[in-house]
Amino acid sequence: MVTMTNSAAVLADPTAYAAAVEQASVAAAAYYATGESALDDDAYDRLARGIAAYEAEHPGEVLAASPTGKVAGGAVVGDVPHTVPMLSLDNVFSAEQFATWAASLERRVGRPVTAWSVEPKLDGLAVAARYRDGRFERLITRGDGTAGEDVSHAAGAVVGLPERLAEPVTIEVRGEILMTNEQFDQGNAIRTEHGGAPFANPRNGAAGTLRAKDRAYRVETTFFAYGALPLPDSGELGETLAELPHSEVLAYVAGLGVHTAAGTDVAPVLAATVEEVQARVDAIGSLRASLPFGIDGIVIKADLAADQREAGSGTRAPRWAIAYKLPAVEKITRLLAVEWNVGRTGIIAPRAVLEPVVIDGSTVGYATLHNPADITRRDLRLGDQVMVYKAGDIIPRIEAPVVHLRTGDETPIDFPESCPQCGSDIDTSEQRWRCTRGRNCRLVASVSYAAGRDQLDIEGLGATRVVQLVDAGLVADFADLFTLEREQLLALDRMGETSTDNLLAAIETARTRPLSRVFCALGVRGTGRSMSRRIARYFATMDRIVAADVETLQRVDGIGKEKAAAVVAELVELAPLIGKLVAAGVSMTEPGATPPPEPGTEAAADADPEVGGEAGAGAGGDGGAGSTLPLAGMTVVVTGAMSGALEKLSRNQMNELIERAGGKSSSSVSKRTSLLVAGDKAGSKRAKAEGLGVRITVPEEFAELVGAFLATGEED
Ligand SMILES: NC(=O)c1ccc[n+]([C@@H]2O[C@H](COP(=O)([O-])OP(=O)(O)OC[C@H]3O[C@@H](n4cnc5c(N)ncnc54)[C@H](O)[C@@H]3O)[C@@H](O)[C@H]2O)c1
Ligand SMILES: [Zn+2]
Repeated sequence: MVTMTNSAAVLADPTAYAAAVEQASVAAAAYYATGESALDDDAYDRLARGIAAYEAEHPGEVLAASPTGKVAGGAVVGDVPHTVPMLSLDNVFSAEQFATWAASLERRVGRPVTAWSVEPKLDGLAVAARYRDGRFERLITRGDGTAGEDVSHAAGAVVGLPERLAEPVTIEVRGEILMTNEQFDQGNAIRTEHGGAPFANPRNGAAGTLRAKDRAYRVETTFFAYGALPLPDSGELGETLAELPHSEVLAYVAGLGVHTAAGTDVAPVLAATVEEVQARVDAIGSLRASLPFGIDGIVIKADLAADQREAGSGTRAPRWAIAYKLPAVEKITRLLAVEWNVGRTGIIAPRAVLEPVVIDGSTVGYATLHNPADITRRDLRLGDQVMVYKAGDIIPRIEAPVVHLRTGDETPIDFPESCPQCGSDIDTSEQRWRCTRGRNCRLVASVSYAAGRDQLDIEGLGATRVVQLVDAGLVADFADLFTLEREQLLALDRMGETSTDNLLAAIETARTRPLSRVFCALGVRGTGRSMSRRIARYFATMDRIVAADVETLQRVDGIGKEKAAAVVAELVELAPLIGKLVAAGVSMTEPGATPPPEPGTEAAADADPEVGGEAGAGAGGDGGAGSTLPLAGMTVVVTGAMSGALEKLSRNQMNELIERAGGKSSSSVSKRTSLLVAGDKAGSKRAKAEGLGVRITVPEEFAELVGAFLATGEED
């Protein structure tokens, strides 16, 4: 069932009320003139409802400029009088409200309404097209309802509004002019090509296009007729139109060659009961996201001319029709960043990161951007206020920047120069950019990552070399590195004897890396260097990591339930790769780490640190139980240049050392820091530690403290 919230702005006092009226008038004037309002419709409607609510409670304070009860909020004027007022519509927002409205209409007419016409509420702007003797004569906007503006100059670019009718009749056809999604995209492309600013959404596009004169380019819109009435010299047709049911008027107009919604998925249908109406309302609501044009609700009308006549009209809206509003699907929010993601096939797709905004009940934080050309064509910039569209299950999309809200602080969007995943070149020959590695992109990236400094640290295996191996079909995952043969490498371009032997030696060394690095090389999401070290130290062997369930994994510092579940799931997928690594003789233990007691055993209750003692069997570790480690329970930060025995250690290796010695490494000084290792040129961290009274030590002193753990690292 279609429902929506219809909350209102809360206006506390006359000043707030006056300010709201002012804001609404400015917005409505901009909205109807050029479509350039600062508010999205949801925000405007909240404001308008707030104004109406305040006026209901303080009838004596109503300001003349109030939009309440006026067509177009009273914000527009025109100089071409309408023969019959062009009104707006009253709204309902739920099945109950609709049923109540229908019942009150039937009470007013004094009998059940014979048939309801249920049709799409097209999201454009209302116009009247006058034809004399079958020839187009004049196109007029709704204006304030009594007089509109002549926009005949624009009629030639309105699809569905023929120059000549099928019969030489004199008639006024009323309907909506809108931009289909396709026309909107085309229109914006043409505009930006001509250096113009894109329209924020199709409705603004239609409004702006209809009123524009002397444009150097042509932008099309589409007309949908939803009514017709006679003109003073229509002759007999006048009486016919006055007696025909609304549905037959629409059929007649379509027969004249004027476009109606009849051919669309949301074509007007007749319903006999409120329940049937509601079923069609729900159907149209669920079709909304897939329509090639925008609708903002469903219009329900009493079909018979007699019912309409007897219901009559108010000053702002007829009493025989109602707009059943659908939730707003467009909101204005800010474009914060653009991310470039590489898909399975190597397609590099931009994605917009948005300031989160609630649209139709769900929070939207991202939107698709299709391709780079799409960004250029729409002239999007970082920091832009953008119109975001989200309906049903569709992926949210940015319609356009709201250019008139620019502050000048917006900046261009940077396009990547190489593949953000694997570093290869980008094929930009098509609209959708693609990594030149195609389906191998992910493989190149994952092998490069595994070979990287903080993982297996295989010297001589840079990105270009990885690309070569992948392209030659020699590796399908990084475990294949360990079974590469000398001849295979020699057969590659630019691989001489020396580089081949060096590479093979580097791979041999990699085979003996501690578990923490092998695990890190797997690239499990959310397990970078330090998390991998924590996991490896906790479990001590790969077998135990793989065997751990979600609950056990959570015993590792920093792993919550969600992360544990994700890691467990990913490890299941990685089982074949891990198996290959084991078969290739890659080290699967963490030197110096003591495995946790087997859960559920007697020994576990005793928490004997020696239980399951296969840990420590690794290369020369002598860490012993956690509590006897020199840095047990300490959080250590390293800053400045290391010297003495620590001179050659990278920051990552220092962190590994700290963790082998039982401590926790951190990159920033806080009250919780136990020790700062400050080398030469230590700057702000040292000052901060001094300020907080954190213990400070020099590298040489620290080396003595953790000396026993120095040798267990890697030999580079
Ligand atoms: N963003 C802003 O600053 C701003 C300012 C003013 C108004 N608005 C928006 O404009 C809307 C109010 O505009 P409105 O006064 O045109 O009323 P409306 O759009 O709510 O309803 C009346 C209009 O519906 C249209 N319509 C579409 N399909 C129809 C059909 N099948 N049969 C009959 N009519 C059909 C007609 O143009 C008619 O005039 C609100 O949704 C409001 O959010 C926005
Ligand atoms: Zn790539």
